[in-house]
Amino acid sequence: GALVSMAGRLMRRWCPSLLQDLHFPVVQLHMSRTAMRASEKDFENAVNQLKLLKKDPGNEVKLKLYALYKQATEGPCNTPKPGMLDFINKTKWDAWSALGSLPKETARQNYVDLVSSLSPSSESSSQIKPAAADEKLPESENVVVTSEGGITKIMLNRPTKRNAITTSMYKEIIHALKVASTDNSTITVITGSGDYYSSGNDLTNFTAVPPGEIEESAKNAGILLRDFVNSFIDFPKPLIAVVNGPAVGIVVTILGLFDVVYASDRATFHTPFSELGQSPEGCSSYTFPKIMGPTKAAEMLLFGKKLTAREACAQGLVTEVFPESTFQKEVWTRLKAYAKLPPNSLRISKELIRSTEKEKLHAINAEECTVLQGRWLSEECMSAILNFISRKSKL
Ligand SMILES: CCCCCC/C=C/C(=O)SCCNC(=O)CCNC(=O)[C@H](O)C(C)(C)COP(=O)(O)OP(=O)(O)OC[C@H]1O[C@@H](n2cnc3c(N)ncnc32)[C@H](O)[C@@H]1OP(=O)(O)O
Repeated sequence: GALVSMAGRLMRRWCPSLLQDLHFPVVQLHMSRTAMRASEKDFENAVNQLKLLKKDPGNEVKLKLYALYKQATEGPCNTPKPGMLDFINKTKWDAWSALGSLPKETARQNYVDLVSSLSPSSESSSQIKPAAADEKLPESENVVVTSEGGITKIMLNRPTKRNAITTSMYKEIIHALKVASTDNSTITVITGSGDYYSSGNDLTNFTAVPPGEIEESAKNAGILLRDFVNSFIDFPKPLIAVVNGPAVGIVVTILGLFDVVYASDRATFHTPFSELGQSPEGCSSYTFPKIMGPTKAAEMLLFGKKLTAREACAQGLVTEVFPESTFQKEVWTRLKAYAKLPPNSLRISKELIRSTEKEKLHAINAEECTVLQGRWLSEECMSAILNFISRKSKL
């Protein structure tokens, strides 16, 4: 078995032309109409979009697309395994079969995501599009990006609103990460300005929606959130959070996708989803139980238990806690040293550590966003947000 799989890998590496039948039109011919449901239009668009790609995405990606397509249209692989000498069909079968029982809808979503990541500038079915690295975004004061000494720093800079993240800030962060992934920096750091790291999602994101557009707006917010979290899942260089103060909601949940988290002893970590009538995001429904065990994760994600920096460190969410008085000096001295390490080695090591989880994280992210989309339309969520806006309650 190992020998055959090694042979398959070698074939993929050295004989790419043998995999030519993984090309797009074949995929499209097999499209089953009955399999199309909720996001069938997106999926169909993605299949068509693929045909317009100018650049061959390579066999690895085509194999992934093939597997996702089969899973999305036919469900889990239950066809007989091709013989060991039928390398091409066996490679395809292996890729499909590796998706296990991934739900059809998630496979469809992942397929759409993958296609859209291949052609950022082409037509997409989503209303809110992720910003491409070469797309010029307006200068922003709320997300300040600087790059120096091998470190790209993305600073949330809206201190009067406790660095709450607006819709345009999500897009700016996606854009900043995209640029940072290919700039000449070695590591990337996210931090906050002022006393707060961030108070999470700006709750007014949900309030300026014209009547009759609530569902559409929830759908768009779900797409934006998915793109936002995906940009953390896929970030290829070491990603470090410098948590300078209290952190709430989405900025806490995505910490499980960072490589290192340094916190001031003034920082706290709070995910008040139940109080807000919402549900976990940022892949925390998977990463938190994995990092801290299911019962500690439940206290945070279900009951909104706020952790001190030291508690978060004891539970593995935070790498190290520093006294507030020396926090900035100690952390940046350390980061400057890390940024001198060989960048390719860091990138390759990160890939080794993270790659086995990526597919799973994308699936979890898609699922969490779908669930949240439903929560945003719930009465529980709407009244919690109205309470915050009208200052009847403060968390
Ligand atoms: C595309 C959509 C994706 C959605 C992703 C899902 C994400 C989920 C989450 O992130 S859930 C978490 C949401 N965040 C909160 O619930 C925090 C709400 N804020 C607070 O509880 C408090 O403001 C505080 C504890 C963070 C700070 O308290 P305090 O120090 O007393 O300051 P103020 O409350 O007076 O706040 C100062 C100023 O900032 C405004 N503000 C603070 N946080 C938010 C926020 N999250 N959204 C909007 N605005 C916020 C607050 O209204 C004050 O404004 P004002 O001075 O009154 O104009």
